[in-house]
Amino acid sequence: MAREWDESDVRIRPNKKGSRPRTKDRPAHEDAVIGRVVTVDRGRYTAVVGEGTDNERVVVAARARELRRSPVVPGDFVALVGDTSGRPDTLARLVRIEERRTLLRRSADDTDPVERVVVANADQLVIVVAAANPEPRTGFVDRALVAAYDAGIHPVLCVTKADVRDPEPFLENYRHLDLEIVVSRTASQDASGIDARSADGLSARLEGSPIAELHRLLAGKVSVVIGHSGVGKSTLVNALTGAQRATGGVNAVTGRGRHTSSSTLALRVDNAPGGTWIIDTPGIRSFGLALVEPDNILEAFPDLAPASANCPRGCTHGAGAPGCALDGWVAAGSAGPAGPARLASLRRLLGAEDHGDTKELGSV
Ligand SMILES: Nc1nc2c(ncn2[C@@H]2O[C@H](COP(=O)(O)OP(=O)(O)OP(=O)(O)O)[C@@H](O)[C@H]2O)c(=O)[nH]1
Ligand SMILES: [Zn+2]
Repeated sequence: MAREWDESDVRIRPNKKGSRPRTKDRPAHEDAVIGRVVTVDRGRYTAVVGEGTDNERVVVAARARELRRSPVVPGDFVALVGDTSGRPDTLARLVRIEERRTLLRRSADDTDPVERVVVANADQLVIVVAAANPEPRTGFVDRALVAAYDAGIHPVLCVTKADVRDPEPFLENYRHLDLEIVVSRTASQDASGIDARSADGLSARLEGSPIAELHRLLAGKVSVVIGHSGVGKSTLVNALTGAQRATGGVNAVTGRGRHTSSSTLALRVDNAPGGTWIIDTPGIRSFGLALVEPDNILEAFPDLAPASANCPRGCTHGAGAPGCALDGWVAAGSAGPAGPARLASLRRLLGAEDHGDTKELGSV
């Protein structure tokens, strides 16, 4: 049964043990070609083969019997055999999943400990919030930052709709961190801009320079975009990929039209070097952190983490934790003006995963 994803479903985890499926007698498949999976739809895997070569093509494949239980997701590199010509109405066989560098997963539901893989091999996580409408939330950003750092995925913060409200008061929480921040807005009437279509079918004209900055940050990387509904995610993604989609080829094949609006889809960034992909995750809005070590949550707050060296052994860093050095650190101004808000956010995240039993935290 399909189920809507919700905020607590997703987390990014590094691939610590490797996720190559265990197949006892995996055939050699020496004739296999490698493809990058761009989308998955009803048991059909769409992959780009020969990327960047004269023989680049889109191959649709079905999983081989021995892989029936192994999830294959956008971003995966897979070995394909059989008819890999990519001609219309051909179907290749997907016989192997290459080892993954990073993994984005979600649990099937809140009580099910089984995690499902959502995106593989992402380099970067673009966290999108709107300056207003909907209201930006530090909790969402901090959660996503924790998940990204924990997985070894580079985070970028993108604030949209700066034409509606000045995002700087919100950004005070992040300006002091070593974090790339892109501020996007609609172009004023006379300024040059980039036309893009939003999810509601309306077109918006975005200012060119933030899109250029995003182009620079995305170049050569695979980036996952995440954000709440209505923040302007599809407007941004379309501004970055629009021309490619319109001109046919790979992106026409993988265009949203063929898929349900909730399917995760890898799109090639327009006018970008080879290997530049953006993965849109319409159904995923935030991350559960249940499996992130508390120490790793703290490390995602580099403005606070150093203080924990002076905490008692096993300090939970929770509000009222005896002798917790974070309070003094913030009171002394060591975490800057945003210190109190940052500490409150850290404590919310630590507490959110604290289901009754106390989490022990060593010092950093
Ligand atoms: N004022 C203003 N409006 C924007 C901006 N970016 C997008 N919008 C508008 O905000 C609305 C939502 O944008 P979408 O791109 O559809 O948002 P989304 O995040 O993809 O939404 P879902 O598809 O529901 O997840 C649309 O009406 C856009 O035209 C912006 O920078 N400024
Ligand atoms: Zn402490």
